[in-house]
Amino acid sequence: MFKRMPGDEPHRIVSTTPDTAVVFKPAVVRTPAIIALVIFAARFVAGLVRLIWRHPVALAVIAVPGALCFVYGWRVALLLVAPALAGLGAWAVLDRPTFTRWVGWRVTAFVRWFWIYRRHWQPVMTVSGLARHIRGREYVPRLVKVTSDSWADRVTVRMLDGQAVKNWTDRIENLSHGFGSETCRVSVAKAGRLVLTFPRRDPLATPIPALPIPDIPTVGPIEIGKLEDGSPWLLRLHGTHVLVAGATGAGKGSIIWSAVRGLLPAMWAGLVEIWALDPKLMELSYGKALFGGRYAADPADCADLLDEAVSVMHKRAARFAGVQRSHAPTLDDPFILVVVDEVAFLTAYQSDKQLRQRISAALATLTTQGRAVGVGVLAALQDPRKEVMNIRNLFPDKIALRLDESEQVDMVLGDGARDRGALADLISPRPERGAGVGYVRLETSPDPIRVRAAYVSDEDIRAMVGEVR
Ligand SMILES: Nc1ncnc2c1ncn2[C@@H]1O[C@H](COP(=O)(O)OP(=O)(O)OP(=O)(O)O)[C@@H](O)[C@H]1O
Repeated sequence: MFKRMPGDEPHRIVSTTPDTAVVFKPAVVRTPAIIALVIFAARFVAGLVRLIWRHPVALAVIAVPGALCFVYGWRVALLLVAPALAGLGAWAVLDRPTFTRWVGWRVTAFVRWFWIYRRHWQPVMTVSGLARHIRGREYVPRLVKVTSDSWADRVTVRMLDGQAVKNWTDRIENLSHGFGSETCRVSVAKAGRLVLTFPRRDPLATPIPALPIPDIPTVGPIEIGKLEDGSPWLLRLHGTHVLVAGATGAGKGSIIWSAVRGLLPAMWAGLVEIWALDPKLMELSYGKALFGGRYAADPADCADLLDEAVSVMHKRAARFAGVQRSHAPTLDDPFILVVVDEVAFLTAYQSDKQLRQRISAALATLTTQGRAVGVGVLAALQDPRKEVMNIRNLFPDKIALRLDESEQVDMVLGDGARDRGALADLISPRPERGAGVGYVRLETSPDPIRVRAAYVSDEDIRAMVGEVR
């Protein structure tokens, strides 16, 4: 029985059952064949022009030999193409970086555009719910272009009108599995356009050995390990504060020790001092000799050391007032990095309330006023909940290593970080695969970056201590 519909709707109903929605027959406008053919031809030409415009090098590499073969036969084509191939081969051998930049990655991008993204685009968009059916017509987001480099493919997408970035970030699993990648990162290129990053390989899959100690004293940025594209991960410590959160065994120690290692020449030159707070009596005690007496493990001693740092900070602020607005490390005013391992031992799990309040106040003072006068804090903790670490928002730069729960990711990196691809709760608990792997969110960028810290072993720490002695 048809439902009674208002106006002239009922005559367009083509099917209906009691338990499904009413389906309407779309209005059909009869178009003359010639117009349809002209539209198809225009679309084909536009598509061809777009293809040539987007992939000129890849098309030339593939189409020119094919055309020569077709026109002159394979012998002549081979004769003509051989010198060009020899030239390309020589280019690849003699100057690999420029060859890969101009030819290699363009051909890769074209092949992947054709074979992976173009081929699977419509099914993936439809199944993941990013395409829309409206009045019998299917609207699919447009695949604008694909670029490739040694690490990943970057797919530029034109969203459907009315779509939000969240529609895409909610479907990163559908997208990554749909296009055969382990992960997918979504970033905004401009209004209405997104860039989806699909890594093809993982340079962070194996542990990175301790990096060499720098030859030149530097206060940073310090090389800590690798970024997900295989390039060096440089972490700024001077002029900021860094919070590292990670479950037990996530590799927090490797970030702390890589930072200490990178600052070592500057420490020897007197431009940096590291003040170490080690309430667990584990991580930093190993390299106690490196900290020149500025080491505390007992909570009361930690509070004293923090108060001393606050006092240095105030004295500097008084001296700098009206004279300089930022700090440059000198022998008189070195950069002081206060390193706190498992800060929650001092701020949340400390039973002495007075001590706890003193420590929390000192840390809050340092993190709000210290960076302009050359006092920075590098703190590590396991549990990022607000009850445990109520000053976590005072740290401009944050690193999330492996975390136990997905909600903790946004607690550390800020709202929306997990949606943007910071899957810190999915990092492998196997140390060789996941220790030291994490996501960084810098003050200057909303997009989290995947990183892995180099592993500074006990041997390496012993060697560093030996060098100091
Ligand atoms: N960057 C790394 N690369 C490879 N393996 C690592 C790395 N960092 C740590 N590991 C391995 O993981 C183990 C645990 O690391 P670590 O003790 O530093 O973690 P943690 O986060 O400090 O843990 P906890 O909070 O329990 O002290 C180490 O014994 C080491 O074998």
